[in-house]
Amino acid sequence: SHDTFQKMNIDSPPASRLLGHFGAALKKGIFTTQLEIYNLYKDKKVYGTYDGCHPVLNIKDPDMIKEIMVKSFNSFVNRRSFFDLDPPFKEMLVSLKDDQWKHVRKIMSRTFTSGQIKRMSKHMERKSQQLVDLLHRKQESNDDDDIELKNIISCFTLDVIASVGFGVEISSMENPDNPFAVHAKQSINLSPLLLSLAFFAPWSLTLLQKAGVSTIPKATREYFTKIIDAAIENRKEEGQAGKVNDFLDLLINSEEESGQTEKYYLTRSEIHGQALVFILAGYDTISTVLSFTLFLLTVHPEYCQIVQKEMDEKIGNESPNYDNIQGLTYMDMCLNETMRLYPPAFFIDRVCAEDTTVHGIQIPKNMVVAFPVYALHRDPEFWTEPDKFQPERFSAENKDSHHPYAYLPFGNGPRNCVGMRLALMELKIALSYILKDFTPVTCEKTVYPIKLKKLQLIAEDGLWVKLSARK
Ligand code: HEM
Repeated sequence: SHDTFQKMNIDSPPASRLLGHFGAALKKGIFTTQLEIYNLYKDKKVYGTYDGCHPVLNIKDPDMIKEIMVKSFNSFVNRRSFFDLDPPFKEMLVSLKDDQWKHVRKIMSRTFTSGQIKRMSKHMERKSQQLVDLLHRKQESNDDDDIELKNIISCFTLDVIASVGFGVEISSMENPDNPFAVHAKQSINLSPLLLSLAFFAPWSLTLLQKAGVSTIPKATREYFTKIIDAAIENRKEEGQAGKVNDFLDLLINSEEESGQTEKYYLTRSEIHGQALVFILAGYDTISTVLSFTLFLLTVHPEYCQIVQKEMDEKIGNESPNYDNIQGLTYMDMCLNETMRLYPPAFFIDRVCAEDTTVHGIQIPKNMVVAFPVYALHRDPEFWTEPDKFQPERFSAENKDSHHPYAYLPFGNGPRNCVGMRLALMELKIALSYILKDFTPVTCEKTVYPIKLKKLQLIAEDGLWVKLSARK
């Protein structure tokens, strides 16, 4: 029944009996629905929605968001889990809970220090150079040089993940049916049927799982477990463990030796889980931000020119690398502005672990609280002309003019995105390689403004551009 918020004296728009507010999302799209509901409650700090029959307390007030994400973190450690995933997906940091989360998070944070990221950047440089070479070859061999950015960038991101996370060399652009690509796509494309069941009838998922039906196919789980184990054994045999400087190496260094009592080590199953994090947390996110940024620079050539001018001044004829991309502040501003308009995680949540009062609102144990990131990023109270792409919002002079908790592309607090710095490095290296050799320009197939698909952060008409080689 939909009376939870009425009892709590919290506003909530009328909900359909079976679907709650998910019905509107199915009809109008998840982004429009989030914005429309958010805008109904202009002067409120919170409002309620229902996913199917589950109440979700949405937080609009940035000070309250800060309180939940940071100050009262201990009462809001975990995320909601829709599925009871099978190992090794169950062991991923994203889905871990309480003490096991704390343990693995500590180790994962050690693998994302600046020194480690710098070492991993070599792999990103190599893969970015391969991408640019391929784009040149494509141009030389093909009359039709229109490019759909999301498609091509997704292949690149996948090649990076295969290399850095699994020690596997692939080229998905030339060979899209390689088993790594097929299984990786399989793991992020949960079937719409399962998603709907998770929303409306979570009990049915439990039954299905008891009957042996899994959210991610068994063959996919076995494939990843096998290639990770093979890579680890290979490196150990060849004395290469710890010398390749990729993410897998860092995990191998954290592996628990039998008999060890140190709390700083991971079990083999936890290692499998963290390698998979790259696919589930780092694949679609990076390819979305990279392709949308390139596209927004295409339709706003004046900003693209500034980025390229800055690159010419700060990188010159050198190849882009970890050190020389640090000074590309205008590129940072463009990436930030893309993630404001198109945040890959457009909705973040936490589960309340015990009855807690936040800013005078009593939140009961087990209630899901959510931060409507997409709508916060377009709230005119925090952003002037919120629908416009204006990188200057993030300049040194302007960046303090928005509330820090009204901008959450990587979340915030102890449970924020652990891969943030790695992601920003990969985005800047790839963008620098591409924009050093090419200027993206519009073509006949370019459609702008972008119309998003109903349930995914994907441009309905694609992100079509032409790449013009720079002299
Ligand atoms: C542009 C790219 C990315 C974006 C926009 C992004 C965004 C996010 C967001 C919003 C969260 C939730 C934060 C919260 O709940 O407060 C998150 C969590 C996480 N992200 Fe990312 N992410 C990106 C790339 C990556 C990459 C490349 C990796 C790993 C290699 C990664 C690993 C993770 C992990 C492990 C978590 C869960 C952290 C935890 O539960 O402790 N992300 N990310």
